[in-house]
Amino acid sequence: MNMLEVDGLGHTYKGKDGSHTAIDGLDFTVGAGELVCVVGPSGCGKSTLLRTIAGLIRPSRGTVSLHGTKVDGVPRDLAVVFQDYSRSLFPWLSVTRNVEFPLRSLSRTEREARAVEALAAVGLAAAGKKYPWQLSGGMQQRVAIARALAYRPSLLLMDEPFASVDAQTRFELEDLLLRIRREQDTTVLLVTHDIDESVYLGDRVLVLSKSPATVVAHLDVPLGPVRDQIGTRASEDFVELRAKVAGLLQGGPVSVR
Ligand SMILES: Nc1ncnc2c1ncn2[C@@H]1O[C@H](COP(=O)(O)OP(=O)(O)OP(=O)(O)O)[C@@H](O)[C@H]1O
Repeated sequence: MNMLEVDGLGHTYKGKDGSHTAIDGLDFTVGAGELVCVVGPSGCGKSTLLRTIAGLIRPSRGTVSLHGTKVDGVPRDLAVVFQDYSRSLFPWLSVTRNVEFPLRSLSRTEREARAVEALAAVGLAAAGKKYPWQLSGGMQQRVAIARALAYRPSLLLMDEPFASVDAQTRFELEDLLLRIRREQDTTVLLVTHDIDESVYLGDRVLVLSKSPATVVAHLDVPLGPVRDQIGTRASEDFVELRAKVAGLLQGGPVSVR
């Protein structure tokens, strides 16, 4: 069964100055355990799409279903990692308490066990007692990822999660995400405006058009589950796909898998 089904999804913002259609007629699915990247031009409606899937916006048209159930409000088994880690972590809580925060309904023992496991998975086993402001940007984003993982969501939504860190940290976090999803079989929908990142991370890449966003292509990424920053990015398949995505983003010929 598909973990996520987006069917005829469209949203029009209505305001005093008129209306604006941000996304329109979006159709796609994400299978259990898949990592799908969504790439599109700036302002095309990527955040609107994620907010709609997260149940934060009620769409004007179409439906979103999470493992067969129509999304109507914020689904319980979904976690989101945003670009801006400094605003998503609570500065007055320790790293461990930040990771445990969404787990309040669980027993204390279970909360602690999950936080220890998730912090170890992101390489921060020793940082639990620190506060977010004592960590580098990359480490803070690791905490945000650990918090999402500890929640064990059916679907992990990531909105430009590595856009606010330096290039070296970005590569490390990309590889961290690939390792975690291999180990934990997490289903991920990741939005980025970075073409290389979408090909490096994705099992599939969905290319969106300019606003109002529609899906112009679904591309399979034949790079296998284990990738490396130097070899993979230099491979023929990678170079060919990134050129294809770049062409599609510039309004080139539509090439559907
Ligand atoms: N609350 C809102 N009310 C009215 N218009 C909005 C609202 N939120 C977004 N928009 C408009 O919808 C369009 C899509 O915005 P959205 O933020 O979804 O795009 P995006 O692809 O995520 O942008 P970026 O690449 O800059 O992050 C934009 O033209 C934006 O101005």
